[in-house]
Amino acid sequence: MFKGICRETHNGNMVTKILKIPKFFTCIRNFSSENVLVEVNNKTNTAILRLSRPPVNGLNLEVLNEFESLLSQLEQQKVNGVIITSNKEGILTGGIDIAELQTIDQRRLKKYWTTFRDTFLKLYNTPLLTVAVINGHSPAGGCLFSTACDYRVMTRNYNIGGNETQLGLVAPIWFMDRVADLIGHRQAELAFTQGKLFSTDEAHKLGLIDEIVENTAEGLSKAQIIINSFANVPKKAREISKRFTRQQFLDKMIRDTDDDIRHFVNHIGSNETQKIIEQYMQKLKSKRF
Ligand SMILES: CCCCCCCCCCC/C=C/C(=O)SCCNC(=O)CCNC(=O)[C@H](O)C(C)(C)COP(=O)(O)OP(=O)(O)OC[C@H]1O[C@@H](n2cnc3c(N)ncnc32)[C@H](O)[C@@H]1OP(=O)(O)O
Repeated sequence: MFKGICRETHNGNMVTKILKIPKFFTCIRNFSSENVLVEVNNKTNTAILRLSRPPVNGLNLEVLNEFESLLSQLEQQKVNGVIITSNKEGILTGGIDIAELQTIDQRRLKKYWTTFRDTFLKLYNTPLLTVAVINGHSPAGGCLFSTACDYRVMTRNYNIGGNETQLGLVAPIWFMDRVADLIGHRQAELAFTQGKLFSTDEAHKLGLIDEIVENTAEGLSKAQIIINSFANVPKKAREISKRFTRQQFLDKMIRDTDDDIRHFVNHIGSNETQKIIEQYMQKLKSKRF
């Protein structure tokens, strides 16, 4: 018997059911965490990770820890590919949960940023094939995490990009570097100095995303096609090639760890930035944009 977790909504409440599934009949392995739903299709051996933290899949410490740990489990299970998407059509993630930034406690900020970086690095550095199905808005942290994947498809009429500058914050240099890898230095310079959010079409034209799809279902099947297209590529050679193409970025990010964490703690932990964050939260809540 397999034990599976099934989450359903009844009268607006999320209900978690433990299912007992005979191994013989199972086509899905399911080991969801609190905020990330996971299913592995036994036939394709592909995992789908769905961010599931209402209201906007904000990236708090718990989500990041769960995500990192699930990726480690999937590496151990040697799945053929991982598809990352949202359980809520319309929002991949609202980025960092701003509540995590509303503190001047240096130890907490350091812990958060270390976890944030480690989770990004885990995704960026995994030997597994990863495809982001961006089925909704993906500002700031959401854009950053999708750039760590090997391939990105996105549904129409949503926004993606690093909007930190618009909020009065400064995005980390490695986010800028990663976006520059995809769209070129000049376009990244314009994007980050303006805090630009791109529409799906604009992001596609620039190369920030690889393909446009009409809806989540098409995104998931496109992602599976991408994963299948690697089926005949020798696995070890693909993994080493991935590592080599990413090594330079990785080395720089790891070399700059201390500086990056210090900058984050000083920047976010300053009274001036705290005021900016507070004002932004108020605007967000009253929808005054
Ligand atoms: C000097 C050198 C420095 C170097 C290093 C420094 C590094 C600094 C790093 C800082 C990097 C920051 C990265 C980030 O990710 S910051 C977060 C950026 N995200 C956003 O700006 C997104 C904001 N949200 C939205 O635009 C919309 O909410 C969204 C499009 C995602 C969804 O819209 P929708 O209309 O569907 O939903 P609502 O706007 O009504 O939101 C629902 C509730 O959720 C709250 N909310 C939304 N986003 C966040 C968030 N990111 N964190 C916390 N809460 C969020 C929103 O207020 C609503 O709450 P209420 O229902 O209570 O009103």
